[in-house]
Amino acid sequence: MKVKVAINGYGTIGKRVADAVSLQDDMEVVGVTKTKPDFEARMGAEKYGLYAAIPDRVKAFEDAGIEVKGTIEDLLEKADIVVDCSPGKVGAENKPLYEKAGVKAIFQGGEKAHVAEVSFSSLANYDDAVGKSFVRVVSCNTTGLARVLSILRDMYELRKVRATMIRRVVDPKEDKKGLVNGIMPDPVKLPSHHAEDVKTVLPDVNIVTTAFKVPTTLMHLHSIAVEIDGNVSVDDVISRFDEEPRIMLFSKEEGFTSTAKIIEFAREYRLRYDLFENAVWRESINFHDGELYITQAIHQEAIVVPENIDAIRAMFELADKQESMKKTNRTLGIA
Ligand SMILES: NC(=O)C1=CN([C@@H]2O[C@H](COP(=O)(O)OP(=O)(O)OC[C@H]3O[C@@H](n4cnc5c(N)ncnc54)[C@H](O)[C@@H]3O)[C@@H](O)[C@H]2O)C=CC1
Ligand SMILES: O=C(OP(=O)(O)O)[C@H](O)COP(=O)(O)O
Repeated sequence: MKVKVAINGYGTIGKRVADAVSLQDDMEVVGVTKTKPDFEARMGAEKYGLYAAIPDRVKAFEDAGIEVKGTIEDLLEKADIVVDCSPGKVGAENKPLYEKAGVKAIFQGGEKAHVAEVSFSSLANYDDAVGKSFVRVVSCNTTGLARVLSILRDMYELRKVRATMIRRVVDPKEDKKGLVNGIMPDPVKLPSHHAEDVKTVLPDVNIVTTAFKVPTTLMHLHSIAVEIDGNVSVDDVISRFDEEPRIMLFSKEEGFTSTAKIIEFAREYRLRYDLFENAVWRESINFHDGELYITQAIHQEAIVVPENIDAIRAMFELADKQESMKKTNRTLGIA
């Protein structure tokens, strides 16, 4: 029996999670929702079957000639789990609907941690989500940090982590908001929320983060410094990153001089140029005066997709961490 998955909010994350679910043999998409009868709604209706996220909007879809199969309540009746991909903070408002329907739910990183029983990142804390009903997959920047720190935590005693995030201002589809010319401290009052978020999945890591928005839509960039006791072998770190499918190493020598070049590579590599992996610059990994330095880029639209699939498997106890990650990697082409 396949786990029946509903996607509430067929936007940037929702459409990618729906496609990833449909590639698995142990789960299936039973429908997706939209609030407005736009082109994404039409595509969702054709691909997966569309339901109105807001019940009194059914007529608006019908008037636009988009087939709508019912409301979110109808969809939840068919589902074992809902992946809430609505805009930040809206997931918490949707939660009572899920509780009433008696379905499990996954929330995204735009929600506060307390919306769920546990926050989740596959490498950091897969086992914490096993059998749970409400799980939050942490945000894109947090997922990027949690992956590298999980690997380093298994190798060394981490004393202190300091990370600066240069954040893409909006996703490529946005035309109503953005930053045309400037660099925006976000937040102005430091530190940023990402460190507290990392601690929801890696509670023992001493970390402080800062963040700034810049006028690009391509990727986020992280400059990470990790204070480590004792000797660190840069070669060991590189080979461990090389072994981990969710990390991809890029080299300046090969022409990867910026996020623009990484995206140019990804355009050839995957549908929607989705880079599910952390893009770590090989040459950036170096150890100096007790600190390990790493620079990485994160494709914000894609990175949390494999984690959503693993979270479903953990919540239904379909597989252990290794088995789930392996299966997710294989089906999404994460080599
Ligand atoms: N875009 C990104 O870079 C990332 C976003 N996230 C998180 O994922 C979540 C979704 O973000 P995006 O996909 O970027 O947003 P989005 O704006 O692209 O998509 C949100 C979708 O939710 C729908 N929606 C609006 N109100 C709704 C409601 N009341 N109930 C159900 N659906 C509703 C909208 O029609 C839209 O299709 C947020 O929590 C965000 O913080 C996490 C990682 C990366
Ligand atoms: O999860 C994300 O960022 P975050 O890790 O900085 O919270 C996504 O890039 C969403 O960011 P946005 O809130 O600027 O759209």
